[in-house]
Amino acid sequence: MTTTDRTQRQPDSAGGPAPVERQGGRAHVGPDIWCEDLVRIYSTEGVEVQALQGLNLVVDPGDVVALVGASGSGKSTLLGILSGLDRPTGGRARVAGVDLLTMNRAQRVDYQRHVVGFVWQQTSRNLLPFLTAADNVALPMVISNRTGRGGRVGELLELLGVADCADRRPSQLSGGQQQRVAIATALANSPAVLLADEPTGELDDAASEQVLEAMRTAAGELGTTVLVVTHDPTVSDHVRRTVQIRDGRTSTEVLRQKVVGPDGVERTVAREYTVIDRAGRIQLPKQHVQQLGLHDRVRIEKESTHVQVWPDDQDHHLTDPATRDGKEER
Ligand SMILES: Nc1ncnc2c1ncn2[C@@H]1O[C@H](COP(=O)(O)OP(=O)(O)OP(=O)(O)O)[C@@H](O)[C@H]1O
Repeated sequence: MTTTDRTQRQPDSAGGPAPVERQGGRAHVGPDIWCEDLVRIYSTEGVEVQALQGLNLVVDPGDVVALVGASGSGKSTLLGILSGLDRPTGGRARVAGVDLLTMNRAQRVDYQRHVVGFVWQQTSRNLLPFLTAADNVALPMVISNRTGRGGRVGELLELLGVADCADRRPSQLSGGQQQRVAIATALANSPAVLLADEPTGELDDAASEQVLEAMRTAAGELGTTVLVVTHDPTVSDHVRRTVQIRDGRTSTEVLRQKVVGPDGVERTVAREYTVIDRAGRIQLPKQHVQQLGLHDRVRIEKESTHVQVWPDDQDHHLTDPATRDGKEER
């Protein structure tokens, strides 16, 4: 992103993370994606659907995050808001320092041209069919009147592993090649954040693998933050963090870290976390709720390093907690 792009961003006036300078002359605001208590209610024919119900999400610059969740959980709704195509009903959201709730029309256009890049599931929706791959990648830069286009087109196609496709039209490319050219196009104006909605949804396993890997490589090389919505189970091999949405809220996260074992071998260790919001609310995993028969109310006990959640079970009340903890009812 150019310095000019960043100077058009709004100052941080609504609280939240403070602006800081990104190294290399790129202005930057704390996290690249910051959503707090985000709500989106759709009203159609008198029926209200609450697609996002107080969603919180923070993504740091350069992170590559997969967003997963059941159909109807709110993934596309969130991407629609983050891409500036839709407005939230409530809450706060900021992408690379831009307040998504207060943007006017001109700022929205600038935002979509320079701050975020977008890749859709349908390969045909990402590229203009009558332009070559190189011309598709160049187009956003032409619209933005950006100089040095030729060199950048070559660099991006090279980075995405499709340099040999430069002179071909989309119909002469495989689905995977089309998506990689689409990613190059989305990255053309150096957006801070790349958003992708099921970019591998129409691809076979091998092509999906190449697209996800190309996306990760490009993000790593360019320092782009990536949020990718996917049902693709292999995505976990390509991202450090997977965030699960359930009923319009972020519910669990899986973080992956590389650790070197005592035998000197490097392994990837994945650990699942449940998201806790500012009010201290957590969503218990569905299978725990079902298996333990948790409903209506539960009892919470604090230990020195953790809390325990107990079913509201009369027998349990009789045997616990006084005997177990040495606590007596007063
Ligand atoms: N334009 C709309 N008007 C009314 N309801 C909508 C609209 N768009 C989405 N919804 C509803 O909002 C909820 C969330 O939808 P959304 O498309 O965000 O889910 P999703 O997680 O992306 O699902 P999928 O994985 O099937 O794409 C669903 O109940 C959906 O029916």
